[in-house]
Amino acid sequence: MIIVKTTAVKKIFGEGETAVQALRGISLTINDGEFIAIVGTSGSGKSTLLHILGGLDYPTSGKVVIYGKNLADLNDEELTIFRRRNIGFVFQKFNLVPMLTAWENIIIPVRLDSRVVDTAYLERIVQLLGLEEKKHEFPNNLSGGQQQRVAIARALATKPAIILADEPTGNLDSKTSQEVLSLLRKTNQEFGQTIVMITHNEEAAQLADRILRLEDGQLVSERLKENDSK
Ligand SMILES: Nc1ncnc2c1ncn2[C@@H]1O[C@H](COP(=O)(O)OP(=O)(O)OP(=O)(O)O)[C@@H](O)[C@H]1O
Repeated sequence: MIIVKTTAVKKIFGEGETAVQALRGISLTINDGEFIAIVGTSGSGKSTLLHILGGLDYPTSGKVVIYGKNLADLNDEELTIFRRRNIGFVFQKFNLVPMLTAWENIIIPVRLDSRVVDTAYLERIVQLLGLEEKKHEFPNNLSGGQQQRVAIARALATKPAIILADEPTGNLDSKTSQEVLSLLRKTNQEFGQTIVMITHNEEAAQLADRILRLEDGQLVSERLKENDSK
């Protein structure tokens, strides 16, 4: 099932002579449960595309449809609710709240949505991400990799259909990066979330089902991972 469809998405920042064409007509589809890596040189438009897919920014023209909903049809409030329900974000900077414990950070989005905390599900995530021993620690007492795992758990907390990750391993050493990536892959396999991840790391991209390459705001190749049977 197609979960995300973009049609001729363009994004221009600024106006006149200083205008930057960050995206020059991106049309793509993403299927339910896919793990997608977005690669490309610095400035090629990766973050802009991810932000537009997540409804954090609007395209200048073109269409983004998620779960059959055209994001342009939603007002700000509807978009905020749509995002909170359907999309989990993971950033390079973990963005944890320092005054809250790991567990409290993880349940923030559930509380914001006034939902009942599904403790069994969250415990499973915590276990899968190897955070049981760290639940009651404050972010400052956690390593970078542990903090990123808490951020991933938080992104998964509302059971969003889609996880958007912008360089999730950008601040981690290579061993920790591998661990975090394989945990992301595991959560994708266990919970079936669709994952769209920006990475500079070709090895990381190889974990994905499909690699999208951006060049100067355009999608230049879309190849399936070698030996992929899907
Ligand atoms: N808010 C903004 N205002 C003006 N220009 C912007 C803005 N955001 C991005 N750009 C420009 O749009 C282009 C694409 O930027 P984007 O951040 O999407 O690239 P990227 O591929 O994610 O790069 P990186 O790998 O360095 O993060 C760049 O030329 C950038 O300078």
